[in-house]
Amino acid sequence: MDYVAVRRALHQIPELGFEEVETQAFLLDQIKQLPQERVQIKKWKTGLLVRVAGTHPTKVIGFRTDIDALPIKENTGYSFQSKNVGNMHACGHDFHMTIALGALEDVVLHPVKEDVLFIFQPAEEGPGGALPIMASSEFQNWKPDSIFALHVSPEFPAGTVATREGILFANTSELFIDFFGKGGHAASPHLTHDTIVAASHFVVGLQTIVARRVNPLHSAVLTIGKISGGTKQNIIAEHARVEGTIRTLDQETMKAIKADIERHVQAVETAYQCRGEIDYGANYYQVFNRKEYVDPFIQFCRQNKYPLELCDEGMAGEDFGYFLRDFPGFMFWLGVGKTANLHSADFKPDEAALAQGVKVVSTYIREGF
Ligand SMILES: CC(=O)N[C@@H](CCC[C@H](N)C(=O)O)C(=O)O
Repeated sequence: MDYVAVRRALHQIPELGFEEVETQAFLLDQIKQLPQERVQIKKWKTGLLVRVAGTHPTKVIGFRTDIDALPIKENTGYSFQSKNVGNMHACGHDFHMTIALGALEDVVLHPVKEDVLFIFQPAEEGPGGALPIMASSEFQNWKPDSIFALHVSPEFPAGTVATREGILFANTSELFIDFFGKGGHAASPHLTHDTIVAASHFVVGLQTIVARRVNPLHSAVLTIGKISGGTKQNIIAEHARVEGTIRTLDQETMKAIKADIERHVQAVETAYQCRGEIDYGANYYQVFNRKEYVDPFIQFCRQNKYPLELCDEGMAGEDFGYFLRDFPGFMFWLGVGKTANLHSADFKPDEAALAQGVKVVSTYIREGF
């Protein structure tokens, strides 16, 4: 398989969560080109479950990749940039899928002892595909005994594995707040209850939660990524919407922040005579690498002299945390060299990491479990 060509083809067809129709068709086409004797495929919504029979199986090893993209207008200047203008693989899921396909090809062409389940999971960026795919009968009938996954990172040199024992990705909660007030003429604010002003004060007030309410020793992030409201510059808006995300390294801090947000909404309702509605959207469970499962992988990387860094925890989220809550396994970062950050329009990961990713994943499937 030409990993670079596959990655570039996937890069051109980014699709949002649960809309990965072209992506699913592309993945199926790639998988169907392999010898099929050992391969079984099940579709689940826009995702896929692919089981490869082992030679003398005693268990099932799982490898999960996410397949969705982000609503970002690409600015990479690539000759192979997104054909779905407005969507982009800016979180590296084109890399993740290519590495999964490469490892799948490896275990099909060079059979391994155990059965291997490749999970091509939709909607990691939201609303979250992990929980529903785990609950599906397709997955339940093929449940793995252990599972692992990777995520690309521009923080590490291309091909470097970075991981740690303990928490790797944060607990996350989406945050959507709608303010409803009374619209009217821009010249008569006293006859209205302006939701733009209410939302603005709310966003500024929120900044005190992490700064003043959270124990400085308990990390947290509260980011507002989008504000919308109003219809025209000379009409006072009867509706404004604030959208963001909460990140913490423990569940207690998440609960405390939500309680504080609710107090801020109540305060704004009182002060600005608006009504606020909170929706916490998708919540992701932390990615936690238990020592007994990640340590053997760290040792394996050392023995094989794969570039390895023991990294810090981070505030990104990953719904793979749900798999690790319920199954033995671990997750790691795969360096893609210095480039713009994940979720940036000019994210350009180093394709040299693809072959190394395939090598690490397929060799660990073969020798590590
Ligand atoms: C690796 C990464 O960037 N993951 C996403 C996960 C999205 C979580 C959810 N939709 C939210 O925004 O809270 C991230 O933003 O960390």
